Amino acid sequence: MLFAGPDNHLLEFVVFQSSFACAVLTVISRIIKMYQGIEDAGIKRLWKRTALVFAASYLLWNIDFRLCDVMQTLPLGLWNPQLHAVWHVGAAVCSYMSALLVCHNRSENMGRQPVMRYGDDLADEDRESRPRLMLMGLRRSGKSSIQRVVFHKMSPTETLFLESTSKINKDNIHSFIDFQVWDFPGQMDFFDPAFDTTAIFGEVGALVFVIDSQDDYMEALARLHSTVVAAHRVNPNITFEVFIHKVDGLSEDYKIDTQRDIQQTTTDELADAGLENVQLAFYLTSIYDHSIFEAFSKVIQKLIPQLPTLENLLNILCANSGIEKAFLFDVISKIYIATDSSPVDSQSYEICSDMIDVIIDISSIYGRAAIGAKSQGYLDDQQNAAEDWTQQQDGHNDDEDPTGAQRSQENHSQAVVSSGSRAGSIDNQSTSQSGGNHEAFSVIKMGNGTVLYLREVNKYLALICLLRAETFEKQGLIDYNVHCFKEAMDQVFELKRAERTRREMEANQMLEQQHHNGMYGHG
Ligand SMILES: Nc1nc2c(ncn2[C@@H]2O[C@H](COP(=O)(O)OP(=O)(O)OP(=O)(O)O)[C@@H](O)[C@H]2O)c(=O)[nH]1
Ligand SMILES: [Zn+2]
Repeated sequence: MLFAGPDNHLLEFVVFQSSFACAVLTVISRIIKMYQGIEDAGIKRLWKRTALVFAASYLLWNIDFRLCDVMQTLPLGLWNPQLHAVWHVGAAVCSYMSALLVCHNRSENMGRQPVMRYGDDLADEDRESRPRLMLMGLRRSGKSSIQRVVFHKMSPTETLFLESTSKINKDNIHSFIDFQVWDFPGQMDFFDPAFDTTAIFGEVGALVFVIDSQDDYMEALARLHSTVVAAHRVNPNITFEVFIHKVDGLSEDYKIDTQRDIQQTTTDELADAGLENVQLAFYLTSIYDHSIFEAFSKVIQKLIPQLPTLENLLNILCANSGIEKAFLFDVISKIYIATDSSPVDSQSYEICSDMIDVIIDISSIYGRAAIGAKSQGYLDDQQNAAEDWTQQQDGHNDDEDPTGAQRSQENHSQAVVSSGSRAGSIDNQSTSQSGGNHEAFSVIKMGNGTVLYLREVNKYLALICLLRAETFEKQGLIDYNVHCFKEAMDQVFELKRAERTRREMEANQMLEQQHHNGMYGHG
């Protein structure tokens, strides 16, 4: 029957319709696939609006087509609204938007930093001048695991199920300082001309190169070398950090040997390339212990402009209060952003970071229970953690439910006691209380005569001090000094915030003058 028509009208119809349908379905399925990979909420919103406009236009086209007679004889002498023309305009808008969004997606995948602006709505906030930290290294070296464990509280064993990264994964960290972590796919090829080295390395603060020490690392070293050479050429200010990773499987001796070998080979090679003045810092890391947090602490500290001020403040605090060691911790990631200038030994770092775990566990279990929170999924992400930390304070001050608050107080000491028996070194004289002034405060006395003293500094930061029990007898003095320290800290960060707001306003004004809408490529 298909071939029966006198001039093959039916065949033509079927061939046209089916090939058209195939094309449409392909486009739709590819767009859906791309859409699923988009993380930016603003871009997603744009896609949704585009789809909506398309659906509406299509509806109007159908009305015009099917109800043509009605449209031509509208009551009350109304004119035909010419919905077919409206459909054309709508379809044009959608084509334009889709092309733009596909371009955006493509250039983002290539590592450029495109920004979409429409009206006053800033769809993509990535391009702020916040410090950027890049994770690079061969495939399966552990980059994504590091990022998840440090910044998203993933448990190390869960990383076994991480899939290989296929595109640059940008992670905005909102904490005491806002910064970005970029997780690169291992198989990325910088020498591909599509890979824009200027855009990638131009604004980087630190480049973290991850080497799998359990594997043969010759290829990794070659890649490290070429990365350093390429990045240094574009931006001589990058700090290079080499994580000799997965050392949990290595013996103590072997660790040292590996580090020496890697350090020697890289510096020799760089010297041969005429780059002897490029400084690389080496760290032995593993996600199964504190080493990864400690290494990240040191990396991040280099990105904090106020570091000398903070160190100074901590030095003064320690000297005046007889404190042996003081850390300023970012509560959410458990990296310390500053410490006094006495040497850091891993043990004191570990015990302080464990203390944060204890406090956060307690506050997320009992602190939230006291204010009747429902969710157990605490610490899922940064925001939640920050909320927990602050909700805890609210919980302490909640006097609407005195029994609940009391219960939470009792449970506090119980929980600390049980965690003490696990650690074996904390005896049960722990106290946990809220200072009358809205802030988390906790003291743990340990069997060996050391006292751990924690006080919240602000939403993100906690001060943890290690001191001798004798010194702690003068708790009033310490409390007072810590109070002064907090005030000084507030000033440091307040100044910075004011400065940033001013800069942002200036930058916005400039951008507004440069363009009104459409795509604005960067780099
Ligand atoms: N033993 C051990 N294994 C680790 C460590 N860190 C990561 N791994 C494991 O290494 C494997 C690869 O980790 P990924 O984080 O996916 O590696 P990646 O570098 O992001 O890989 P690509 O995305 O392919 O570039 C996972 O199975 C992790 O569990 C570590 O410190 N010690
Ligand atoms: Zn990855």
